[in-house]
Amino acid sequence: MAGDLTDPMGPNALREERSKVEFDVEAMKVVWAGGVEEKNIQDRIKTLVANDPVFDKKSRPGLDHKTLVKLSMKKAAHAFKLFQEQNMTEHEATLVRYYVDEPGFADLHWGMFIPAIKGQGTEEQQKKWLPLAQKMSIIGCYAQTELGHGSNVQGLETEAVFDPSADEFVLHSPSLTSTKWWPGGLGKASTHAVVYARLITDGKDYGVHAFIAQIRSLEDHHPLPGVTVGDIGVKFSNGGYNTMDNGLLRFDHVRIPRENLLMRLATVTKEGKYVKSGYPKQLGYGAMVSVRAHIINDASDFLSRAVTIATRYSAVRRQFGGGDGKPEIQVIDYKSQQSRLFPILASSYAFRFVGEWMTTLYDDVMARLQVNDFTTLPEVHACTAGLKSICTSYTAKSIEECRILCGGHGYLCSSGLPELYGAYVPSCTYEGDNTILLFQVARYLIKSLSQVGGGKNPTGTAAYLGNIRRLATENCRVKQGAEWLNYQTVLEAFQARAARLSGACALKLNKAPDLEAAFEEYSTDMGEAAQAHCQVIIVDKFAEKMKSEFPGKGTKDILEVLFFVYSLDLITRHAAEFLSTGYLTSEQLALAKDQLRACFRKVRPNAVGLVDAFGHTDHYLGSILGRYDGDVYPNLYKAAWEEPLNDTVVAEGYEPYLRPILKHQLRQSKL
Ligand SMILES: CCCCCCCCCCCCCCCC(=O)SCCNC(=O)CCNC(=O)[C@H](O)C(C)(C)COP(=O)(O)OP(=O)(O)OC[C@H]1O[C@@H](n2cnc3c(N)ncnc32)[C@H](O)[C@@H]1OP(=O)(O)O
Ligand SMILES: Cc1cc2nc3c(=O)[nH]c(=O)nc-3n(C[C@H](O)[C@H](O)[C@H](O)COP(=O)(O)OP(=O)(O)OC[C@H]3O[C@@H](n4cnc5c(N)ncnc54)[C@H](O)[C@@H]3O)c2cc1C
Repeated sequence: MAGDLTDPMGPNALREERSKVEFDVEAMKVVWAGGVEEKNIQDRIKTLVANDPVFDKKSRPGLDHKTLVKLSMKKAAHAFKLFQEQNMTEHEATLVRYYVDEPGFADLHWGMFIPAIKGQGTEEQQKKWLPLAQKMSIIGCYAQTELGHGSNVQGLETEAVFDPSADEFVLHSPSLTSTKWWPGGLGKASTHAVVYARLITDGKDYGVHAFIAQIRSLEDHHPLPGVTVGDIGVKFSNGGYNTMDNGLLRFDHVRIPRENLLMRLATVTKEGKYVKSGYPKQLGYGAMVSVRAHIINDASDFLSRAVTIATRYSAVRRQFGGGDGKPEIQVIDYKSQQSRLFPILASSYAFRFVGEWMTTLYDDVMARLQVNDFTTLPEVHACTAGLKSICTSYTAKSIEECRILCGGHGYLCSSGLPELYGAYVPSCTYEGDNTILLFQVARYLIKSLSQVGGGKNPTGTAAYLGNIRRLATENCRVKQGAEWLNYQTVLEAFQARAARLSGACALKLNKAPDLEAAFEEYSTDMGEAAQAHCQVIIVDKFAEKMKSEFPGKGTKDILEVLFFVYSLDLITRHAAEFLSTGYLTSEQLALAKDQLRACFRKVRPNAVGLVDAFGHTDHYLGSILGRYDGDVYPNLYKAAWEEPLNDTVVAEGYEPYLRPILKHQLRQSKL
């Protein structure tokens, strides 16, 4: 009908999809949230945020960096007021920041500045700084990376030279490359920073240590004398990470009291004597471990948002087919669309469960550290580094894949996907470049294997390496497709591939005269072995999760299908490694692919239910394509007319630029 700007097709499509779902979506929401009580808290907070006009984010992609940072300060201040007025718990306050959904200085204040003080400050220092930080009487950031060095933390150049005559450290940036560069919240918001600098006393360099430095006045926010500080500029894409004031910082012989050295790991006496506390130096990396654990949890959240948008839109969108009064085919019914979409859906759940496990592992190591038990620290480091690496790499890639799955409309900012990608993609770099982090895992694997060589079995996530002799010699026994649908069969395949890849690396290193040179030479193989090991962890934790009780009808059955989608998809995507290590034959691989296709058929009627179970509000998704009601086209049309370019009928550039050319051409052609 001409002039009718409504379109019932989208809402009808999603209603129909929801009527086909075979499991209890409400029960799955509880599984996803991690329990009934947690779901209730999350529902309350996400509704609170969605209904608060200060947290509106619709216009964000069109705003410049300056405005975005100002608005993010407004949102942070408003959020802090809410925490206080409603007497929120720390968890509730974190959820508010989470659903506000915008990177900002407060993330670094709460997420790194405070944890760094907790992890590296003495009790006395914590008593002094934490109440100030928790009341936000000071705002802090984490100033580690410099213009010249990020990954190589030991290469940092900022100096902190102890002056015993004044009982002070003198902070100084000796070169251009020593400029602190990147710290979030540093550019415009922070009054204080945890600064990583080389501790020099009595003429000796003791390496990188953490100091608290005040950088801006608490009266008027101007930089303190000797401090040069500012923002480093616009990043990557509109919206995205531009709500954050990533900064630069230089010190010109700035004096701070001796007590501002965070002294849990080492102290300097008044006389300038350096004294180690006996704690392992790795504790100095504690804030990074904590944020990496957090990032692993976040991956499932970002992935689930992207796949919600792509799944709902794929059910609404129709292309080809139809005729004879029949509608065209929903793009979600194309097998190629399913083969790209459903593994992402399954990965969201897989990452959620490994994130849950990561939280327990992290809490356990924190409890141990309290009683000076450092035994599990290397494993926690390897797990946080490795899982951070593979979960963020996959999530970033998959957000982009979801955008492509949404065709042209995915490229519009109103799809929510470009902004989601812009905000997420730096997580592949920050908190450790993903390649560098895989090397840390590889080193851990090589150490674990050398333990096996010495007759000692590794524990925890590397325990399977204790069976390396069997895993390296016994090949897969699958003869019929259905045999793939077995947790143990799948897990063994992943363990065998990882053990064989790690074993091959260890052999090469054993033969090499120079270990470090060999590590560099075979670094690609090391990275592959590390990735394979991390996939063992995810598959293992998903399988373990499946042993638990699940509420509601059909939830366990569909999660089981997702387990096999996740794992069989990985096997087919990494087929070269499963084949080249000799564990699988090409016939067995073909059988795995058949089973994967069969699993896709089981996911299909449940796809919209599975994304509904994430429980994302329309505010949180910020996407017209992913709207809960499926009313996509009328809202895309409406949004186009909200575009500021359409505020005037004739473009502002017409008079100065277009009109003269058009008039000129007109005269030339004498029309
Ligand atoms: C929305 C609401 C919620 C908000 C919630 C807050 C979230 C918050 C948002 C954050 C938003 C982003 C904010 C980005 C913030 C940055 O990006 S901060 C900067 C992060 N920078 C990095 O990650 C640098 C990466 N580099 C490194 O981690 C290290 O330098 C490297 C690569 C591990 C090398 O370290 P190294 O000391 O030179 O050398 P290495 O010999 O390899 O290591 C020494 C020993 O320490 C161990 N080790 C190394 N690292 C560790 C570690 N981390 N732990 C334990 N042991 C370790 C090694 O295993 C080794 O052990 P041994 O073999 O000697 O037994
Ligand atoms: C948005 C954002 C926010 C950030 N926030 C903060 C913050 O709050 N505080 C802070 O201190 N820092 C922050 N950072 C800095 C961040 O932690 C570093 O950028 C990150 O650790 C990577 O280090 P780099 O930049 O030195 O990369 P580089 O190490 O220079 O990496 C460049 C390339 O070299 C490769 N490479 C480097 N070394 C090796 C090697 N040994 N072997 C093989 N390949 C290698 C890397 O894989 C990569 O491909 C932030 C960065 C970003 C992008």
